Amino acid sequence: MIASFDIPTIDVSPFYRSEGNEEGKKKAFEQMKEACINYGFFQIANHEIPLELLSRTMDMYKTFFASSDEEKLLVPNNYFKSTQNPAETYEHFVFRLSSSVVNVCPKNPPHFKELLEEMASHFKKLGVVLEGIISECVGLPPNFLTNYKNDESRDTLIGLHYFPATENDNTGKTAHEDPGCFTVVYQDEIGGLEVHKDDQWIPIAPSKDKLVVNIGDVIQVLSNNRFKSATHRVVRPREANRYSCTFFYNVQGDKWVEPLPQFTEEIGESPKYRGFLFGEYMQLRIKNMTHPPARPQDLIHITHYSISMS
Ligand SMILES: O=C(O)CCC(=O)C(=O)O
Ligand SMILES: [Fe+2]
Repeated sequence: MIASFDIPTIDVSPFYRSEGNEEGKKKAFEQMKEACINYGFFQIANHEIPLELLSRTMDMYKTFFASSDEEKLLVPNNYFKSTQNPAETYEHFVFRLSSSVVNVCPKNPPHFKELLEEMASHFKKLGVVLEGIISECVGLPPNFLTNYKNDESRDTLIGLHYFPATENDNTGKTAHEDPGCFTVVYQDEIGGLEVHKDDQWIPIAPSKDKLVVNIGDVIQVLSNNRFKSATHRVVRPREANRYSCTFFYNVQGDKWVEPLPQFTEEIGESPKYRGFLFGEYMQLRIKNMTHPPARPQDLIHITHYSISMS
């Protein structure tokens, strides 16, 4: 049975003005706190990323994915995952903020690099706004996450193309949690993104002017499980190609991740996770590719990655 339910939508416009609208901010904090505790997912409205830019970026990705694999592979410094493996259900184009060059392959639309950079700079600004709201609504100082994150080199903008489902398989992305701080997703009108809640898969209705945000493992660990890194997946429709654009807000590889004292010793609770380096956790997930990605608590069972508790 499909639940008739939609994830909460939060109006973030009050946070783009330095002053005023305290009521609007208070409402957003309350909604977001509830959403992060219960679902780990929410949508944002009035986010100030121009819709025209989002739509131009999606068109650019469509053009890119329509070019031949040979042409796609001419793009260096990025990881293009091609369709050669028949088991693949999607292909993606990765633009890591630390990569300095994106070369243009023959069929790419003009201004490819400029468009990606413009898009990334908007996502960065949005990230600072979201970091402030998330910090405050979990009870941390407003600049906590921005100071903690402190580096954008692992932040990544990814364009995704999902192939139409076959008769036997509609998997787009299997159930997983995102490893970083949080992720922002813009999906096209096809839909297909689903969040797992109370043993049900809840489809997230596509919306032209809203962005979907999901909390990642880092925030789940920092908050000692207060905020959920939601399990989600993508299902593919039969008749249509699906495109989405995602921005992953990560931390750098040598960032130490462990439950903060505010959510453990200061309130008399024991930590639910061991500390780990973010880079090691990412390595572990890459190695684990044939299995559902390991949750942070799984690290406890892997001696090499776990840090003994004194
Ligand atoms: O394509 C989407 O809508 C979401 C993709 C996703 O969950 C991911 O890449 O981690
Ligand atoms: Fe994801």
